Amino acid sequence: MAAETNLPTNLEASTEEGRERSRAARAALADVAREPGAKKPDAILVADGITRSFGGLQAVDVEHLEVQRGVITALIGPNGAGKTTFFNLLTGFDRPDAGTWSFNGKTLNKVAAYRVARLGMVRTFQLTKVLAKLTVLENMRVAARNQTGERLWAAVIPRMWRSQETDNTARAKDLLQRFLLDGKADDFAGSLSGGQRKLLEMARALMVDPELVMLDEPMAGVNPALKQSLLGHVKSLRDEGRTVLFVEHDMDMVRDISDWVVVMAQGKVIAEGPPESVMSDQRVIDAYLGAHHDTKLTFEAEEKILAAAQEEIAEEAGNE
Ligand SMILES: Nc1ncnc2c1ncn2[C@@H]1O[C@H](COP(=O)(O)OP(=O)(O)OP(=O)(O)O)[C@@H](O)[C@H]1O
Repeated sequence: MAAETNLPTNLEASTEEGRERSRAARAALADVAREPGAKKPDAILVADGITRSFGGLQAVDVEHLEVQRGVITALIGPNGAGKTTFFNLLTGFDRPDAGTWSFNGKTLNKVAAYRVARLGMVRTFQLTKVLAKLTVLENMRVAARNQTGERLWAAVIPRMWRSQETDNTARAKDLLQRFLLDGKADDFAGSLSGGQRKLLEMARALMVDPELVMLDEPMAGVNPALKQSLLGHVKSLRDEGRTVLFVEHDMDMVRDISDWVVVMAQGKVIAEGPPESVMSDQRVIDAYLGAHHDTKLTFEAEEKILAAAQEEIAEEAGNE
């Protein structure tokens, strides 16, 4: 009997092919309409009519969203816009009140989080789920088990269990090397810096060789030196042919690495498009202005706000 999850140990094998596919996927975005709910030429994830309320608060109300395969998509929006809740719903960590969504054409309603991961859609968390009292290597092994679910046959047939463990360890070591954490393999994860935990979180997500990687604020709490390295890692996911969807407040990162940006405000998708067009969109600027936030605005947005304020002051001065 073959193992159900055959974890590859050579992640870099298809990089050239991945790069080529990703270039084609990005080029195909040129013809996509720059409007909420726009159809994508090759959508890996499609969501329809997803709603989620907490008491009287409508946290998510997404009419239609498609995520293009093989590109990096950023999901941005002011604090409380519903981004994390939407992530939770898509990945089976929460249940919507209504709506359907599919990954690679497979409907994911009522599919448990670990099965979603096994299907190839894995997410990280804003606050990392790294287990402080386990070593870095143990964290990697646990991630493989949690994400794929325990298999009954693996538990009762020791030979299979051992071969699975050997595969997992080999893959874990490869990934730790790639994320420059191999020197820390035997250290307790609790001793890592905030940035290193983010790297470990990303490495853990890759244990099941996902097609779609969803990152919730990968840059939060990361020092500037490590930011560059994290950016490189996210780009390399795309170069391997993976799809990346990430939530982020760091607009420099959004501008730097996104091929496409989706903007949420008050639970809804209010704008979509390439970074430069989205960030100068008046609806987006208004959404950020209307929200209570501690978010860094884009340079253009800041300029517009300043200009509007100066105009108002000049008008008031003229009326006096
Ligand atoms: N479990 C919950 N119970 C009650 N309200 C919740 C719950 N989870 C989220 N909310 C509310 O839903 C809204 C959307 O929250 P969410 O965390 O999804 O926003 P976000 O866009 O990810 O914000 P941020 O950028 O600050 O992380 C907020 O008003 C939040 O307070």
